[in-house]
Amino acid sequence: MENEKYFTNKEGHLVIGGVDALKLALEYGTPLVAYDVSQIRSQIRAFKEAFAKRKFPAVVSYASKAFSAIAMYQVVAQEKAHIDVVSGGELYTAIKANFPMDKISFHGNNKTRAELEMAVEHQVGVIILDNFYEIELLSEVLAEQDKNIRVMLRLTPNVSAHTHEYIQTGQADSKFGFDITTGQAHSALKKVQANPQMELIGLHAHIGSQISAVAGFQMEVANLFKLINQWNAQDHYQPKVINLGGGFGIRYTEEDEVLAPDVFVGAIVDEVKAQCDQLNLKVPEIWIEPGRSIVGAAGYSLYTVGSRKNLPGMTDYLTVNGGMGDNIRPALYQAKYEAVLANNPTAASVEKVHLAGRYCESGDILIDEQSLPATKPGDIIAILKTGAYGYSMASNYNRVPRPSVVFCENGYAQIVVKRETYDDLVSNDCFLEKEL
Ligand SMILES: Cc1ncc(COP(=O)(O)O)c(C=O)c1O
Ligand SMILES: N[C@@H](CCCC[NH3+])C(=O)O
Repeated sequence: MENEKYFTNKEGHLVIGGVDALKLALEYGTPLVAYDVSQIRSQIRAFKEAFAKRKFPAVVSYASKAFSAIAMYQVVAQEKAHIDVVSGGELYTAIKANFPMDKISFHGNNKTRAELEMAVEHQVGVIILDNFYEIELLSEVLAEQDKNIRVMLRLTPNVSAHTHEYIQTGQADSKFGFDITTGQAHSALKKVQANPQMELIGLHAHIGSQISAVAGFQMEVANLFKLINQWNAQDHYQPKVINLGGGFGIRYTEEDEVLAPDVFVGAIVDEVKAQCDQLNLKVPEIWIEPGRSIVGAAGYSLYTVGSRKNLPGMTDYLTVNGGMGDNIRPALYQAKYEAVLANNPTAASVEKVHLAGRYCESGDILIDEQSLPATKPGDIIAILKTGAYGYSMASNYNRVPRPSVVFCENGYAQIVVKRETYDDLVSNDCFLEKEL
């Protein structure tokens, strides 16, 4: 059975990728992050299909900071999509996954020389240049290695959260990218054009994350084209590609508005065509970088119920065996989620609890007000839609090992990231050899 949020089987248990969530908890232990891989695939396909049906040349590049693992890169490769990486670690993981290097975009606002060397050595598809320091560093690396590389310029598109309620990254004072209002972007263009080892394939911008309206993307496109029009007039430069970043929102709870990939893509394509028509410019290829919208809804966090603190006249605390170490988002962004009891997600609720984590922080509350049926220690609770920026932002706070990650599809489950052990936790520790 399916409702909008989850599937159940004939026993009435939560099902993830065709696998009973209770069986997953029993076999792999909790906390456990379980992905329904077919949901990941269908989101990638939905974005690709939205461009294909409009016959618009496009690239869908999964923003892998949302969840990075060898198996995840394998799935993206199977779906013939690109990825973006933001660190040597993500790039290394992609190399280990045999991900096609020419389908990688390398991002970051402070890439190190070693990371740039690695990217050039492996000939990643494109390095997305963020600042002047990086242009210099990359020039040196290219000269040393005697290699060429494709680049894009990341621009700050000047779409501000003061006018739209977004998580900001595209406003003029953002730490990311070259500012377009002060002429910095134009100097960057000149520097890159002057370097024969860099092939400038296009321009990049990203306005923020968890966006649930098309207006910000339309404004981003309009602002980019204003600039392209100027650069075309002054420098005869027109980009082959415009990369509009990610940020497509998902529905975590009933409060969230959500738009289908097709709606976002439709609005973007229409705006790009309209701008090109109006300004008489060549139509570029569009690249997008969805992260959250690819993996967010596909991920479930399974926890075991432990202690309870009853507070007469107040809301009780029900504590699970995970928390901010495997999902920092509630503590960091006051992010909201919904949970269900895995053995009976549709059971009528009898109370509201603070669903608390096990970490030594008062702020470690996974869900502030969660309606639940009666629960007892040992029950399995599933928090829904934790697939983006959950495991990827996990930590070892309190020296709690990170959970394992399991991929489920067509009724089969496979561990894709092993649970950390206590030995893993101390594996990089060194004994103090002598008194300091
Ligand atoms: C450059 C860039 N691209 C893509 C993304 C992915 O964003 P989201 O996960 O919101 O789609 C981010 C993160 O916000 C980003 O900074
Ligand atoms: N980590 C953030 C999103 C950041 C996107 C990275 N540019 C979140 O969980 O919502």
